[in-house]
Amino acid sequence: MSLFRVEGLVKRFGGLLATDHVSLEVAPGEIHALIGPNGAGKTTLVNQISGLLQPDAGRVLLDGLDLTPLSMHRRVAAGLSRCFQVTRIFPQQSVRDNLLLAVQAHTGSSFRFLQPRSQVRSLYAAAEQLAERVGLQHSLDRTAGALPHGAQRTLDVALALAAAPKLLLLDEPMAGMGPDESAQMVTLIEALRQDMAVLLIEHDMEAVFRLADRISVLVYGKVLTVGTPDQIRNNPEVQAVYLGTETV
Ligand SMILES: Nc1ncnc2c1ncn2[C@@H]1O[C@H](COP(=O)(O)OP(=O)(O)OP(=O)(O)O)[C@@H](O)[C@H]1O
Repeated sequence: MSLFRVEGLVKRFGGLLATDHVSLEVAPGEIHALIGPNGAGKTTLVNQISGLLQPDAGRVLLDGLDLTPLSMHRRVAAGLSRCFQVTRIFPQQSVRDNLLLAVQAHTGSSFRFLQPRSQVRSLYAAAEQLAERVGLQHSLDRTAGALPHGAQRTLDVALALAAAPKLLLLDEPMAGMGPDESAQMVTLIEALRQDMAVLLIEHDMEAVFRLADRISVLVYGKVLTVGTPDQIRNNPEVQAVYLGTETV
């Protein structure tokens, strides 16, 4: 039984078929990686999944619900959360305030004057729990924009977790990270699978092979093949696609 399904998605840019009848499935608790050479159509596909782009044909389903007609905001409420490569962090605010805003956005409450104290306390507790979950509990009072790059990416993941997603969409979470930061992010993603499925778009093949249960390979907008890390590593077609660009 799949938790998340993309069915026959098509996106054209003029004469270019950027998404060519793509179908894929993610099972509950699965870490599913999407890889492909530059220009394969990963970003275009992810944008249709998150709702930033409307497909020309096909459907996106989460837990039996057709997300295709829904706005990005409604998709998040339905259980699909996406990391935005740091762009949604408020850099001047503290880590705590960033988390509080995210928690508040998803509980529908607000910091109104005369708000019951118990409600404010529970928002703070939820923000602190999120920080602990991603290992930022000692950085709560730091200004978000002053954190090292890896910690900012981690904060971005925490902001996505505030929505309690069923499926977390991670778009190149290791981009720009050093080996230590990447290793920490791998550990964090690995721990998330207890609570959600993950669709991971990542160029760092070492991370992909360590994390993924299954990998879909996208080439020229089409799914070339789907398989376990071992199947993908040993697939001659995949090796040919990557020859001279990246090592699989
Ligand atoms: N808005 C657009 N208008 C026209 N063509 C586009 C648009 N967005 C993407 N494309 C084209 O669609 C194809 C797929 O691009 P996309 O960015 O989705 O690939 P990608 O796999 O994410 O690449 P990368 O790994 O380099 O980010 C490319 O040929 C790109 O030039």
